[in-house]
Amino acid sequence: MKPLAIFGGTFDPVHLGHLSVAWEASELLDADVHLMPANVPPHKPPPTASAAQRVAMLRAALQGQSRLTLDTRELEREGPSYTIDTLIELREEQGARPLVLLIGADAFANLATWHRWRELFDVAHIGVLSRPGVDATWPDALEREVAGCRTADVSALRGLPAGKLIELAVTPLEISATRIRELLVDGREPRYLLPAGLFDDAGLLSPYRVSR
Ligand SMILES: Nc1ncnc2c1ncn2[C@@H]1O[C@H](COP(=O)(O)OP(=O)(O)OP(=O)(O)O)[C@@H](O)[C@H]1O
Ligand SMILES: O=C(O)c1ccc[n+]([C@@H]2O[C@H](COP(=O)([O-])O)[C@@H](O)[C@H]2O)c1
Repeated sequence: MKPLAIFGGTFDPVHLGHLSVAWEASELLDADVHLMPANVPPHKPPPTASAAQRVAMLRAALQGQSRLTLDTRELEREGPSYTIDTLIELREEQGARPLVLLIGADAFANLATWHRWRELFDVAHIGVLSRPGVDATWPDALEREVAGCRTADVSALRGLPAGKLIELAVTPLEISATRIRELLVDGREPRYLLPAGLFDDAGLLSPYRVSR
């Protein structure tokens, strides 16, 4: 069965790194990919842009293609956007369909700090996306815990609803939302780090600019 992959993030703002790795994961897994903005990111300071502003940027970014879809379900929940709650809800909706949680290598290295993290494997597979500047080795304790789930075989994910861990080698793009926010505060226009649609409406990037 064609897997459904979920790519959660703060998306403050969504950038070409996010879109490129999500697109390649969709190709590698032959999966539909849903981009899912967190309402309240559990491990980050509050985002600069509001949830509504981040969603408006995602909508503009995703125009003109149908492989990547926006899923705003986490915005309907108050409190920290714990991934386990979202995946349990998705599992109820999707029956036995394979679910793959996509996580960048930097975020994955901290998986053992996530809320009820061991239970994530009961409801989904995890796909770890390579990211430049991030060590390919994981903390020992995490490595030991996930050793039994690892596979290099994409087809292993298609035959099971959950429980496997796969590393996805995607084209390295050293782009981060932090860097983009810094450039925008400096009055710069990071045109080729962001999707073109974000420049079509002058208001979309205004949360990051400072008036001088
Ligand atoms: N360039 C990239 N390559 C691979 N994965 C990425 C890249 N940018 C972000 N990700 C992954 O996308 C998910 C959402 O990331 P997030 O929205 O926090 O963006 P970010 O660029 O890491 O933000 P910030 O710089 O504010 O921390 C995370 O799993 C993160 O690891
Ligand atoms: O569930 C958790 O405890 C948890 C802890 C940290 C991050 N997450 C999720 O991981 C995704 C990426 O987070 P971030 O902070 O790198 O944007 C996003 O969907 C977050 O909700 C989830």
